[in-house]
Amino acid sequence: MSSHSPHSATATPTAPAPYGGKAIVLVGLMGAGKTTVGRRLAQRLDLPFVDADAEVEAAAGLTILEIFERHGEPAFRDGERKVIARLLSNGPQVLATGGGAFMDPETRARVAEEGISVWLKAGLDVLMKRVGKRPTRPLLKADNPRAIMEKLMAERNPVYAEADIALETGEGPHEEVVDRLVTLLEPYK
Ligand SMILES: Nc1ncnc2c1ncn2[C@@H]1O[C@H](COP(=O)(O)OP(=O)(O)O)[C@@H](O)[C@H]1O
Ligand SMILES: O=C(O)C1=C[C@@H](OP(=O)(O)O)[C@@H](O)[C@H](O)C1
Ligand SMILES: [Mg+2]
Repeated sequence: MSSHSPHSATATPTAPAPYGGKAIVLVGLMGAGKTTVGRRLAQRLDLPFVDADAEVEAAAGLTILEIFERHGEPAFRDGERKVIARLLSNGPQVLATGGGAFMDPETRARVAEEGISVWLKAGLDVLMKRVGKRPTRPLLKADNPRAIMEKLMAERNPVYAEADIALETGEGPHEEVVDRLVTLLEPYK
């Protein structure tokens, strides 16, 4: 008598889904590197990459700036919440959120359930230098963007701190952040 179960000859062995089938979800302030580090991390891990802002733009047929100007921030937040809920159901992937997304309690609960959250951190000077490169962020279209960023840091950092993993980024290159992140993600594999 065979020691195998009757189905063992025909069953196709399936590799376990990476990261327990969860999405790796990048959170943190504008300029933290969620979009650009996220894309590189996905390449490294051979996972799909998706950026929530880009998905919101595609769904609306408008840029983030246009959505804020024409429909206001609350409408953007509604769209963002729906888009992220949809994306999270897609399983293993790297998902870069927009900086405000994790402030939404529903989104935080979904990310806790379906994702591994990573807070990309950086100091005020570094963030300001990075966001200065492109004028695409409506919240910083103001007389004193530095003061706004400082206020957002005070409001949001305690919430970002709920993420599973926190990683400080500085003047170093993207790939250095990716290297460290791959190591920090090892236990979740
Ligand atoms: N670790 C890093 N090293 C160098 N430049 C970075 C790093 N992280 C982000 N940047 C740069 O900062 C800018 C903002 O990055 P981005 O990924 O769009 O941030 P986020 O999506 O978090 O707002 C981009 O020009 C990006 O190339
Ligand atoms: O912090 C925020 O509230 C926002 C961050 C932006 O994304 P990035 O964090 O990728 O810049 C974008 O979603 C929107 O401008 C609002
Ligand atoms: Mg981004």
